[in-house]
Amino acid sequence: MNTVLVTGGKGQLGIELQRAAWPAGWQVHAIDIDELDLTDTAAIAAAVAAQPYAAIVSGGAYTAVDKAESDQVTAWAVNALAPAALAAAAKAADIPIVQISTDYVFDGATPGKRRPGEATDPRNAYGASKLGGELAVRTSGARHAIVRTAWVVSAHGNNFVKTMLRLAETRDELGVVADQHGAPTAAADLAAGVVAVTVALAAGQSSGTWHFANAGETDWAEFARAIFAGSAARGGPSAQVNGIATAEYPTPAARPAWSQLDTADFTRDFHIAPRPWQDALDDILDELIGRKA
Ligand SMILES: NC(=O)C1=CN([C@@H]2O[C@H](COP(=O)(O)OP(=O)(O)OC[C@H]3O[C@@H](n4cnc5c(N)ncnc54)[C@H](OP(=O)(O)O)[C@@H]3O)[C@@H](O)[C@H]2O)C=CC1
Ligand SMILES: Cc1cn([C@H]2C[C@H](O)[C@@H](COP(=O)(O)OP(=O)(O)O[C@H]3O[C@@H](C)C(=O)[C@@H](O)[C@H]3O)O2)c(=O)[nH]c1=O
Ligand SMILES: [Mg+2]
Repeated sequence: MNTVLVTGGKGQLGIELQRAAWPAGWQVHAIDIDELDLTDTAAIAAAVAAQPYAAIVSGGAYTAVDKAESDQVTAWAVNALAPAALAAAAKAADIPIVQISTDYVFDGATPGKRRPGEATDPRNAYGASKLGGELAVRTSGARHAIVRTAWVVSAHGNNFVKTMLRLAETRDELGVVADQHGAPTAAADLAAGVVAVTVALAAGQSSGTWHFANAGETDWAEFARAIFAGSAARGGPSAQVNGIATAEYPTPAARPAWSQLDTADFTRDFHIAPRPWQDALDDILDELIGRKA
């Protein structure tokens, strides 16, 4: 049996990796902070050495983007040092590692889809710490894949879909930024992609960096309107969305204006063409609220 060690097991991706269809002969051992604190690098080495894993998926992360601005040391510990320790342990065990990263490694200052090889220049502490993790994995000597994704949503954990539905329970109108552009990504779709990457790496796929996001593009305000249209059609909560400028929604962390990721290399190498984000959103709303009447 090929067992994959997954960190961030209670997070959005970790949950979907446990529900995902792995090929016969593959299983997931998902762990979270209760079993392994990623700020404890010695414990990471011991955890990887504890049993003969076939691969590691490094999905655990400090994902509170605004909080990271005032807690940079913890963000770097979880997002950079932990991947460094996981990659060193992967190298020692001669197994591949899949590091999950983010659109926030780019400055996103200009429109257009970012390709994996483009220059990075994070605008916030979360993005900087995630880039630190990428660099550590890339230079570790372990066979690796860095998979950058964006705007991850699901029926579980903390994400924009759940935040919007929660706010609509008590508010009739919401101001949502209309000048940050990207594509939402269902954690389930990302998980299917990560399965393909992990199996390919184990079969000899060479190291590299790829982008995975659902197809299409939107902005947060338009995404919120789609969430509420889908929710209302299912008898769930909705609110009116007023598109606002980023300057009208001040946050501790700066965020990129243009976050679209170019997934062409992913499709070429792993033979998965991401579906439109609207279809992925439908599945999430079906799970959260129920099917349309
Ligand atoms: N969510 C998004 O929009 C995006 C995410 N990504 C990346 O994708 C990956 C998966 O993200 P997602 O599933 O959404 O993230 P989540 O925040 O849902 O899950 C991350 C998990 O890591 C855990 N974790 C945090 N700190 C530690 C620690 N010290 N020790 C052990 N575990 C810890 C979290 O626990 P707890 O909840 O208790 O903190 C959580 O269960 C991450 O690498 C993230 O950076 C990339 C782009 C977009
Ligand atoms: C709740 C709310 C948010 N917003 C804005 C803030 C922000 O610019 C945008 C999205 O809010 P979020 O809190 O989901 O944003 P954020 O946590 O920055 O989302 C990011 O998370 C990390 C982990 C990633 O890697 C990124 O890909 C991205 O998904 O919407 C509003 O304009 N109005 C609101 O009422
Ligand atoms: Mg968030």
